[in-house]
Amino acid sequence: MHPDQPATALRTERERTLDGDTALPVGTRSAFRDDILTSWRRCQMVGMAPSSEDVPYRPEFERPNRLLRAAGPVIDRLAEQMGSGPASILLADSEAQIIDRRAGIRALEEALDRAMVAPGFHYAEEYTGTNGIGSALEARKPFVVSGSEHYRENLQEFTCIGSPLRHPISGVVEGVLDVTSRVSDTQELMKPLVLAAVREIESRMYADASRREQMLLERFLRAGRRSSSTAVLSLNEDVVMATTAASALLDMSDQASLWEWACRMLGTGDECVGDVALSGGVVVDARATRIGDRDGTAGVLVEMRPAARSARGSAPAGGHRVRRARRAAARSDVLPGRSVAAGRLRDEVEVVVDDERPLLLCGEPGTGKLFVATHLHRKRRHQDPLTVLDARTSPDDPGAWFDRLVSGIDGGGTVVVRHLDQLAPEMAGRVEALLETPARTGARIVATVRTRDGDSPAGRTLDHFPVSITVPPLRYRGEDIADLAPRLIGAHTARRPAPRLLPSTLRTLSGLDWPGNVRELGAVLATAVTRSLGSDIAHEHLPAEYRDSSNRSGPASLQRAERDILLEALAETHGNKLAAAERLGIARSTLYRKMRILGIDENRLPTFRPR
Ligand SMILES: Nc1ncnc2c1ncn2[C@@H]1O[C@H](COP(=O)(O)OP(=O)(O)OP(=O)(O)O)[C@@H](O)[C@H]1O
Repeated sequence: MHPDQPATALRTERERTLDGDTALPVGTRSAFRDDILTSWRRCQMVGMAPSSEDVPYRPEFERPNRLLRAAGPVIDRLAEQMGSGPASILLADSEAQIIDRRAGIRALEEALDRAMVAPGFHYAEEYTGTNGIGSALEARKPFVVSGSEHYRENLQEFTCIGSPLRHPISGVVEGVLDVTSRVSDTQELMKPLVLAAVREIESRMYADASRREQMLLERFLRAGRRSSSTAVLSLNEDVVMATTAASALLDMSDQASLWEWACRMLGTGDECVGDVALSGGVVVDARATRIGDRDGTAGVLVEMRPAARSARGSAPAGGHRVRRARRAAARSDVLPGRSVAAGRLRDEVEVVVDDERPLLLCGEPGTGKLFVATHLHRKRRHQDPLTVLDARTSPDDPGAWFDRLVSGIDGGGTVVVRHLDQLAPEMAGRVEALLETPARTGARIVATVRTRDGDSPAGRTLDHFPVSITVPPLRYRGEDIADLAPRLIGAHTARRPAPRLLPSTLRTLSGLDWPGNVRELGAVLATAVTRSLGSDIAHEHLPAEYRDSSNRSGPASLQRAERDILLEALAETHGNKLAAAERLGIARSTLYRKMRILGIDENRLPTFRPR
């Protein structure tokens, strides 16, 4: 905002902009910064009215220990320095809920209370519009909002300066520090003050993490020395240390389940024992012991032995390896995934295993359509030939392509035609005729397409597929990454022990959008395996743009809501951007800009209805 712009002129421009009139006289720029305009548009896209005053409130809220341990002393000191001055300090958690408010003169405190800027109130942008807390979280950077830059009218008497607090090791945003004053009391030094405090809090987070890691290591070494036959795991949300016996026994999904089991069982106690069923059906007797000191919990030590009543009995020497091999063999026969979507896919595939009719597999690029097709082939016809053709290559030499198709069908077994929707148009009639007569050889034809709706050069060819299954996009099945990752990682570590994902890495990956689906996940894990040099995969081994799920996804993310709205409109209008813009009531140029900002590739538009 231009500080010398008269208040009335700003008000007029604000009203004009919020009414959707973005046209400015040639050569003039908006008086409002791009960051603010972007944030306002996000608010408009979720249908928020500038006059609304509701603020979600949760009186019982969790006080995140790790954040408070690092931020508490810094805020204490700041509050003491600022005393009853004209500014207040606010601390919010990673969901933008205010968990602490300090300092400030009485009049400011009263104004903040009236506007409901107090502990327990929720300042995520989608609830409360452009503000120092929610907008800093959305923008992932320090954010200043003053006066009429606030989207909501009832916040316009304040200037807020918020900055995300990012954990220096995991990269996860753990909260927001904000300093707020009345507009008339805004001081130049507020922003440097916030930034210095943020730096200090983050360096305390670093020291705290190292101290906790040291405690985990000490306990881990001590327990490992006690018994070499017991599988030992020392872990917290960010770090996992495992003995060889534990590595052989556990999948990465088991680590996450053990962590959750230990947290649940320990409650406020220091030790617990119980049976835990691991993902391969093995049951272990586990003992979990809290690791920590009077400053808090650093993690948990889990010691495990196969349970006496384990389905496979106690393990003989080398038994873990046998068990793992058995589990791996059993797994390759099953389409992986624990999500509802994966379960539905498995059921649908099971129903068509013995169906001889042509089958269409639909889904976005990289979802695993060919993977499902080959899985089907292995289940029923693994001794017969498998022929895979790609219709995208049919325009190069249509005659030769068609001959290959015919000879595949003549050879029996399974014939997979990938990307049938990209068949050379002049081939459609011939392929249709082929599909009309059942193959003498009993060959089963499986084709893959993005969608069976809409116009495609394959024309009516798709009508000859009476059965179809949709392979769901990965973003609908984030939980499945725990099951997919070991296989994808295994593909890059043929003879070496495969590294595992740390639970926090798994959590981050599970929250991403994955426009390129399983293929994209495979590429990211391949990079991470190379970077990890054999150790377990942590955030820093991921490509930078995959280290933070909160700006790409999460139900609370406005960006996600916005992205879904755009994708939905584009899918409904079959990628026609003019029609999509009209449907959304925005200018086509805005639609293009949004697509760019939100990373929507116009060549890879989905054909589904996003959630
Ligand atoms: N369930 C799975 N388990 C392990 N790997 C998988 C799974 N699904 C897909 N993949 C891997 O993901 C990559 C993409 O899968 P696939 O080629 O089957 O996708 P697709 O949907 O046919 O893609 P496109 O339509 O873009 O050709 C492949 O490397 C495949 O091995």
